[in-house]
Amino acid sequence: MISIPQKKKTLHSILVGNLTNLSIIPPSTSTSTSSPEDFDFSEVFGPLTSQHPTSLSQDHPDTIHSRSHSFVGPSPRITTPNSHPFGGTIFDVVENGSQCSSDEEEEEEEEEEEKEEEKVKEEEDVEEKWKMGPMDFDILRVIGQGAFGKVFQVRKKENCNEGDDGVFAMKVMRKDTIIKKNHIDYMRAERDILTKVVHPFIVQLRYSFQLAGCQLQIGHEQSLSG
Ligand SMILES: Nc1ncnc2c1ncn2[C@@H]1O[C@H](COP(=O)(O)OP(=O)(O)OP(=O)(O)O)[C@@H](O)[C@H]1O
Repeated sequence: MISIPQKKKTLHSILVGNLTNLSIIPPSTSTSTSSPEDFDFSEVFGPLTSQHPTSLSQDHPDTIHSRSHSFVGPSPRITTPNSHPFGGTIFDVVENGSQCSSDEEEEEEEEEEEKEEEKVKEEEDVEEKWKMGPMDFDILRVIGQGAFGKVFQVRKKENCNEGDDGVFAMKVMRKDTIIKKNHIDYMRAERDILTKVVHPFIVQLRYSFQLAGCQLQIGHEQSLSG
């Protein structure tokens, strides 16, 4: 009776002996009886000899490369123009793509131009406002009284547009009252909003000045009769 450790030892020594006898037979000395047809993958990788008339060996790197790139394997990076499956060429796709981006670029340019024009217009408006002053208006009469000051009907002295009588409403607010009532932010917000909003029911602020501790805001006079 052989004990289990002894049995293991015997099996191990047999295994070691077999592995030691193992050797890799080089291709030239191979005695394999397999015919070359067994390894002929010409249906998959293309004919062997037709692509290599120079009779390179089957194991030659050029042969392997060429065969592996004949029908299968990675697609070539550059295709011929007519081989594009969608009728056009790969270059058309690129061109169309670039055309798309150029269209987008044109739109962007147009948008930028529009923005630029708006900016210039705003700057012109600001310049006009800077050129203007309270002295450019004649005070006609008082038309109202608000929490922060009086509202006067005024007329612009010069540069009235045709069809425009140049009559405006000028709101004069005392700065110290605004500060005392802690309404600075409110006033600023009102000024910014009224400058930008264009609506038939909202008086657009056209000019804004500061004079002798007063904030002057001028917009078109609205008549209640319409
Ligand atoms: N553009 C205008 N055209 C004609 N009248 C105006 C114009 N702006 C103001 N008024 C008159 O002046 C009055 C006072 O206006 P103001 O804007 O100073 O105060 P308010 O808006 O009435 O209230 P608050 O002082 O709380 O803002 C108005 O009630 C109105 O009669």
